[in-house]
Amino acid sequence: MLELKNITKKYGDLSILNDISLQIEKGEIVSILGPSGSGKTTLLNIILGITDVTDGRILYDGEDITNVPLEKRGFNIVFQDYALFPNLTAYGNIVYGLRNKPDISTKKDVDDLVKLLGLEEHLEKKIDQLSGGQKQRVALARTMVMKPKILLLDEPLSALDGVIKESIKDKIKEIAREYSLTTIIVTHDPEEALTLSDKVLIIDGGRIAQYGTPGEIVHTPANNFVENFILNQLEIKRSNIFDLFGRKVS
Ligand SMILES: Nc1ncnc2c1ncn2[C@@H]1O[C@H](COP(=O)(O)OP(=O)(O)OP(=O)(O)O)[C@@H](O)[C@H]1O
Repeated sequence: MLELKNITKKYGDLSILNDISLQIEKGEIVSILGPSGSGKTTLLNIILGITDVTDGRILYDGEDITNVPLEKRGFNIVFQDYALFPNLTAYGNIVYGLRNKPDISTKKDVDDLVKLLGLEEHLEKKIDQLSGGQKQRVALARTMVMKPKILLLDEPLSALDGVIKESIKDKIKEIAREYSLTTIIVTHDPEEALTLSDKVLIIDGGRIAQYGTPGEIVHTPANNFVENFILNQLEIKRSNIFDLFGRKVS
């Protein structure tokens, strides 16, 4: 279990995160959702270990890891731009991290991941020969072979569209279930957060606006911000689609 206790982050006098406390159970998918500048990436970086907290504590399975450096936390991130090595093949990218730590994953572990992510056909391709969805799956496999204790994903779907987006969503859910892997996702899209996650953390100006299941958020929004930010955005999408086909929204 990951616990954040009264996390506060300031840059000089500027307060970025205020008193963030929450618990994430093993194997849960949690989305961090909020408008631009609300502090999502800062919170993700604090969990990953690349940004220090100003105040508060982080506990993993009861152990205080607030001052444990990134490489010793054993969490891992897939960045928004995937950060793949263009001069290596898909397979070369997937096994890259094992060069120095070959015992982390066996050949079978790698093969199982390649199969789960449907990458068998693409292993010998260079990165520029892959589609956006294939790149995202290679980036996921590359991170997963290192057996992270927590998987962090920064806007994993934002560069993808339509059907591909849905299939990557399914892969993320499958990975979390198959490996009981705690997965934390940053997104600014309410639809993504609500359809992908077990729980959604909504932040507004560095404070928790609501932390709950998608059902709780949709049926009992905690305040006006949640109602406006989430429900209005979904309503706008819905209206746009209905308008497009000349139907009245009920
Ligand atoms: N190193 C820094 N120094 C000063 N201010 C910073 C620093 N990093 C981030 N900020 C500020 O902290 C606030 C939150 O930034 P953050 O990147 O966490 O937001 P976000 O919710 O991820 O936004 P976006 O959706 O646009 O990526 C912003 O106002 C940003 O300008």
